[in-house]
Amino acid sequence: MALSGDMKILAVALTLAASLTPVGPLGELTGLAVERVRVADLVAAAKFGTTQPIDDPAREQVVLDGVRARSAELGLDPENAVRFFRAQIEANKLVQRGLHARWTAHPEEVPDRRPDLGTEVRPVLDRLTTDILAELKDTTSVRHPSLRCEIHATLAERSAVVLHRLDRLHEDALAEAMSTVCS
Ligand SMILES: C=C(O[C@@H]1C=C(C(=O)O)C=C[C@H]1O)C(=O)O
Repeated sequence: MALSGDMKILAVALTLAASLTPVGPLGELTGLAVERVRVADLVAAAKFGTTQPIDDPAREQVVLDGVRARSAELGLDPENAVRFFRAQIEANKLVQRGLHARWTAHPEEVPDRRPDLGTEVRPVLDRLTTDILAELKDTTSVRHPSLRCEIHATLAERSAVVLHRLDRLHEDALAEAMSTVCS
């Protein structure tokens, strides 16, 4: 089907928006936090209708132990990095709980396919851990507790919501994920 002129412009705008990074020095980090809260949809789909609980303290410990060890190697403050990742984990669980509630109320919205948590989903989160740690390193000088940092964080977050057209659940999760960024 041929697209009308307006539709073509819309298609180009959407393609551009999808490839854009949230604004400012915290843009890349915020973009990675967005990716992580989006992967939570896959985690939720992997667990929904199974006995696998949303909260998995053993897996969280593995993630946080890895963060602590690699922060030290990178010259990052391990406790600061762990605090940031605890927020990523809370954000992820917020999305999982929200989607499970939604799918329980609206079974017709349950995804058709259940991804495999161990082989398909956690490896994506592990890759994001590496990328987020590198960004934490790159943004160390911006992330001191200051009004400047809070302004950059707000701008990056607001632009991410628009660029990625986040719904309310993912917007709330992103706010949680970024809650400790200036510290
Ligand atoms: C993502 C998962 O669900 C929860 C969130 C985690 C995370 O964000 O890294 C880790 C463990 C779980 O408490 C998972 O089980 O892998």
